[in-house]
Amino acid sequence: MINNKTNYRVPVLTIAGSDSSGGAGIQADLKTFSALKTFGMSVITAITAQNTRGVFAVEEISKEIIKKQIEVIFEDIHPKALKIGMVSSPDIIKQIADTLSKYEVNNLVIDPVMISKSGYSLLRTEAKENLIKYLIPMAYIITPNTMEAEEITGIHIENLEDMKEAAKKLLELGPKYVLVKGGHLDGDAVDLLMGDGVCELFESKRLDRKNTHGTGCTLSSAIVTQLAHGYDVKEAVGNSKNYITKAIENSFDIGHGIGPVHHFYEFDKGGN
Ligand SMILES: Nc1ncnc2c1ncn2[C@@H]1O[C@H](COP(=O)(O)OP(=O)(O)O)[C@@H](O)[C@H]1O
Ligand SMILES: Cc1ncc(COP(=O)(O)OP(=O)(O)O)c(N)n1
Repeated sequence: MINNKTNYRVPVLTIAGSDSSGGAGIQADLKTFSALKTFGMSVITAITAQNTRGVFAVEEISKEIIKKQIEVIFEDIHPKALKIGMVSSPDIIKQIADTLSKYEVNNLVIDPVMISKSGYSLLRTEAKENLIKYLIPMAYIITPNTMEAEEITGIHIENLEDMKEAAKKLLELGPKYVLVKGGHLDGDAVDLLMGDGVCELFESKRLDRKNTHGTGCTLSSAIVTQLAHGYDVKEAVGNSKNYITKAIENSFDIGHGIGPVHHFYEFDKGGN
């Protein structure tokens, strides 16, 4: 389905928070990395006590150990692509930016995670400034949903024209590309990719599914894998949109709230 460039040794990294229920955060990222045939690594920034009903507590990891995790990974297994998800505090953000700046960072995908579907704030209010100042300018592509794009740009988003206006403003912050995800608007699920001469829509029918926990994490991780496999940005986003659409189509009930999307593990009898 997604590609045939099978090389399970392609190293990719997620810098994000842990979701104890396994549907979003680090856990969704690693499942996506494996499903899309890459070697996933992780730097954990925060632990959330979370299930399908919501987020109940968050404990941030110390910035010293976050720094150390990044250093030891980059000095041993240089990731071909990486993502940043939940980063929660101004200090953590600054630490990540400073530490990454010591290395050659390729294909950085930033999912500016702010609020979970259940309404819990995963980014402290005072952290937004550092996210904009230090991390977003380092990104190859950022993947905000419409609420996150509104929060960063101040532009109210109700339709595609608003998404375009917000995308232009987001590009002024320094990333090479912006993918504004339209998952929270009415009608079809339309995402807008903009940057470097590209302005393209990625569309799918809106699927009537309850279980959409972790859609944003899954999409951004899929993009990481496709960039790592050598696809250009349009192919990477297109393949990843196909992946998330199938993952939502096959999402399932587990727990009592909003369940997870499904990652397509296939038993591979041979290969490398
Ligand atoms: N009900 C749905 N049907 C089809 N695609 C969806 C649906 N909800 C979200 N998507 C897609 O899932 C991806 C993640 O989007 P979104 O849910 O908006 O992100 P986030 O989890 O960050 O809020 C996007 O490609 C979006 O278009
Ligand atoms: C630890 C952690 N990180 C990110 C999220 C948000 O994930 P997302 O993919 O946007 O999915 P929803 O939570 O909005 O369903 C999270 N919940 N936890």
